[in-house]
Amino acid sequence: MKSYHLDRFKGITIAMYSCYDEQGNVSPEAARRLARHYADVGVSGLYVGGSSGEGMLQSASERKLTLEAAVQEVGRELTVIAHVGAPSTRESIELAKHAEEVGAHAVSAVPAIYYRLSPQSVERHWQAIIDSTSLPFIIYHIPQTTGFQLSKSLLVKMAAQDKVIGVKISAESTFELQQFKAAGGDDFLVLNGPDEQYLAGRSIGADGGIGGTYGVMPELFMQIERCFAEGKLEEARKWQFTVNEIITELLSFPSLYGACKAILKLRGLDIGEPRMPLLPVAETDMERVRALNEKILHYIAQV
Ligand SMILES: CC(=O)N[C@H](C=O)[C@@H](O)[C@H](O)[C@H](O)CO
Ligand SMILES: CC(=O)C(=O)O
Repeated sequence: MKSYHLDRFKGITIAMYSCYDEQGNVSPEAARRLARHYADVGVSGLYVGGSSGEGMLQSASERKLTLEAAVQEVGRELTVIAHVGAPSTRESIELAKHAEEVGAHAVSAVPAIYYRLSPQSVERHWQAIIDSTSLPFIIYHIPQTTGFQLSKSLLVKMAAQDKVIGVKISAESTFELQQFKAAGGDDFLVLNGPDEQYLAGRSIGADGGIGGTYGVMPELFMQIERCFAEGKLEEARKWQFTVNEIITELLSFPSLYGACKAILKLRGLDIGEPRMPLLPVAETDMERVRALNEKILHYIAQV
């Protein structure tokens, strides 16, 4: 058994969006407002500085500012996971140590990006991050962006350590998710990545989920989770279908995060635009964003 308390990592964990001011600088105030909003909705946790958080587009000091703001605002109410993946192991370690200092509850990392890495290299990278703090560690497996295929054997080797409490799997194969769950054992968390498959992931073994579209409709994912937990599978499926209709529309914009941020802005939560090369919503697309926001709010009102 792991010596860490794992329940706090289950449920709906929001992959938090980047928060900038009008000049495009990281805004700790906006990060606090956004984190507060999610705590008030009642989600389980926040995943800070991942894909949705644009960690890879920010300097280490900007990432630290954002994490500090989130932990200070909601760290006593929510589980805060710091994504510390970076191009170099050295920078990831710096971020992991900082995450521990400021009180994050876990660290997580993708394999180092850009270079094509051998499994040995990724293992050493993760191990160096794990060894740098006493926090639990969650592997982030997202082969479609990193190009790294995590093998079951490396997963098993990593999961054997007390500190490695789980994997966030963003690969789209629910079979792979199930295989990781079986390989990791009962006290190893598997967290669903693809939001479109939240229910499928949960049904086949995921303990919860971390997602990038949760941030514009946390209530709907909490509803799927509630229905699933109560065994109401028909109803859970209905909500998953609703969510998937929304995600399909979100993905039709030039950038997913641009669309999500524009939606939050319409609701009075201005967290800035995505950072280039990710694109904001074009003025000509704003009508479509407004309609989508209305649609999401309409469904949320039915929960
Ligand atoms: C590839 C990717 O970024 N996956 C995200 C996290 O796992 C998801 O949350 C997606 O953003 C979401 O499922 C929309 O496709
Ligand atoms: C999408 C997601 O889970 C992330 O931001 O890393």
